[in-house]
Amino acid sequence: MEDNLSLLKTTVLFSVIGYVLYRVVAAIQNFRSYAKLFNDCPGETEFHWLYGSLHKFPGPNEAGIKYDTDMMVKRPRFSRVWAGPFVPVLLLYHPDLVRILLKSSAPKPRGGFIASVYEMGLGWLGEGLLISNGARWARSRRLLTPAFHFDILKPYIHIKNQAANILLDKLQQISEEKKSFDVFQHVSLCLFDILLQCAFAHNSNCQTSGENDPFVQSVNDLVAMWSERSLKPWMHNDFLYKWMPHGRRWYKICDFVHSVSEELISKRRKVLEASQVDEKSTESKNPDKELEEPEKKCMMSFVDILLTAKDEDGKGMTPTEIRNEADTFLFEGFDTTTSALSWTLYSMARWPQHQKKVQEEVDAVLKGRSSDDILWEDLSCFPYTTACIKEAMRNFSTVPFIERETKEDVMIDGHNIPTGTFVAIQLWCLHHNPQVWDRPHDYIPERFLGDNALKMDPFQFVPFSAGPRNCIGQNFAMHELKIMVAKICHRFSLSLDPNHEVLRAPFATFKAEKDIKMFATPRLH
Ligand code: HEM
Repeated sequence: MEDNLSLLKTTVLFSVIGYVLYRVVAAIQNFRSYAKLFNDCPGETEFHWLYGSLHKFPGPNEAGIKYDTDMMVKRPRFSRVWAGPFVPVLLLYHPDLVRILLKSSAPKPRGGFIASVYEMGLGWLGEGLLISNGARWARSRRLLTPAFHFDILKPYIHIKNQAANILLDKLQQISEEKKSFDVFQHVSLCLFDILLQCAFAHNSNCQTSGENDPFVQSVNDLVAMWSERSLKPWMHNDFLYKWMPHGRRWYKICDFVHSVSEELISKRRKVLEASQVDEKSTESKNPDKELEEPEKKCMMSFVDILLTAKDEDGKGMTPTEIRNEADTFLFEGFDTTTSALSWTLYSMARWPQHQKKVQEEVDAVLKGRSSDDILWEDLSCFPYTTACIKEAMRNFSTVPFIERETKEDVMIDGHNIPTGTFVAIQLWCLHHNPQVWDRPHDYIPERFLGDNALKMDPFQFVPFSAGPRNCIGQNFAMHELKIMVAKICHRFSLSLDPNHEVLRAPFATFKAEKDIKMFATPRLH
C-alpha cells in the first residue's frame, strides 16, 4: 500500500516537473521565434542582457538628437530597439509607415511589460482624453469636441490678446533695463494665464505673481517629474514607484493640484447654477433676453462645457471625469504651446531675415489701427507668420515622439509585426528625414507656402498627430501662437543673447536645457 502511494507521489511529482519543463521550453522556443522576428528587422545590433539597447541612448539632449538622427539616416524607414531583454520597440520614421499606425485605431500602450509614458501620467490626468483608450476615450472625445468649436474659441481671442499685452509690458520693462529675458519662463507663465482663464474662467494673475504661485509651481513640478520618471526604468513600475521618495512626492503634488482643480470646478458649477436661476427669472420677465446678450452666452469656459455635456442617454460626466479632462486640457494646452512658441521666437531671433518678413506682414495687417490687438478676422491674414510657426514646430518638433500599440498584426516593410507590439512614432525624426525633406536641418518657412505645401504628404508633417487621435486643441493652439508671435514681433525686434548657449532637450515636449535667452528691442512705429 505504502509502495503504491510513494509510486503515485513520484509519478505526480515527475509529471508536474515534466509539465513545467515543457512549458518553459515552449516559452523559450516561442520567445526565440518572437525575438528572431524582431531581430530580422533593421535595428540596433548591440544587445545588453539587462538593458537591451536602452543603454545606448544618451538621453534627451544634443547627444540624444545626434543618436536618433544617425539611427534614422542609417535606416530611414524604421528601426527596432530592445527596451530591456524582452520588449522590442519599433521606431517609425517614414510617412508611409506612420500613416499605417495613425490611420488605424491603434491604442496608446497600457498595462504592458514596460510602462508607457502615458501610464506614468495616470496619477495626475487619470483616464482623461490623452491617456484613455477604447469606449471610454470615444465617449470623452464625443463630449469634448463641442468645446473646440469655432463659436467657443472665438471669444477666447480677447483673453489671448490681454494675456499677450501683460507679457509685452514685462518685455518692455526688461528691455528698458537692457537685459535679456528667459523665453520659456515668460512664455509659459503667459500661456498658463490664458489656459486658466479659458479652462476655468479663473483669473490667476500668475504672470505678475510669477512662478511662486503654488499652482503654477506644482504643475511645472509634475511636468518635470513625469519626464524625469520616463527616463528612469527603475521608476516605471507603479507599485514600486509609490514607495520611492520621487513617487511619494509626485502623488502629494497630484493631490494638491487635484484639490485646486476641484475648487475651481466647484466655483464654476455654482456660477452656472446661479446664472441658470437668473436666466429663468429674467426670461419670465423678458422672454427675448437671450437674444439681447449673445456674447455673454458665447463666452463659455472649457469646464462650463464639461459641466453641461450630456451623452445620448442624457448622462453627464462624473466629477472625477470632469477633473481629469480639465487637468488634461491644462497640461496638454500649456506645455506644448510653451514649447512651440518659445522655439518660434528663437527661430525669429536666430534667423532675422524671416523675422523681418513676419514684421512686414503684421505691420501691414495692423496699419492705421490704434491698438495692436489681433482680431478674429486677422488670423487668416498671416500666411508667412503661420509658415514660420509651422517650420519651428517641424525643426524643433514640439512633441518629439508619441507611442502606440499594434491592435492587430500589421505589415511593416515586409515584416509581419504581431498584435501588442510597442511602437514609437518618432515625430522629430519624421520631420528631419532626408528621404522626405530637402535640407531637413535648415529653417525654411517657404516649405509651408503655396505649391510646396500642396505637394506634401499628409503624414509628413504631423506636429498635432493625425487620424482619430489627433490633437483636439490644434485650432486653439494655432490661434494662440499666431496672436503671440504677431504681437511680439510687431512690438519688438528679437535677437539672441550671445552670452547664452542654447542646447536642445527633446523631452516629452521639446525643451531647451538651460532655457533660451534673448533681447527684445522696441521697434519704432
Ligand atoms: C502647439 C501645441 C500643441 C501640440 C504640438 C500638440 C500636439 C499633440 C499631439 C502630438 C497629440 C497626440 C498625442 C498622442 O497621440 O499621444 C495631442 C493630443 C491631444 N492634445 Fe494637443 N497639442 C498642442 C496643443 C493642445 C492644446 C492647446 C490642447 C487643449 C487645449 C490640447 C489637447 C490635446 C488633447 C486633449 C489630446 C488627446 C486627444 C485624443 O487622444 O483624443 N493640445 N496633441
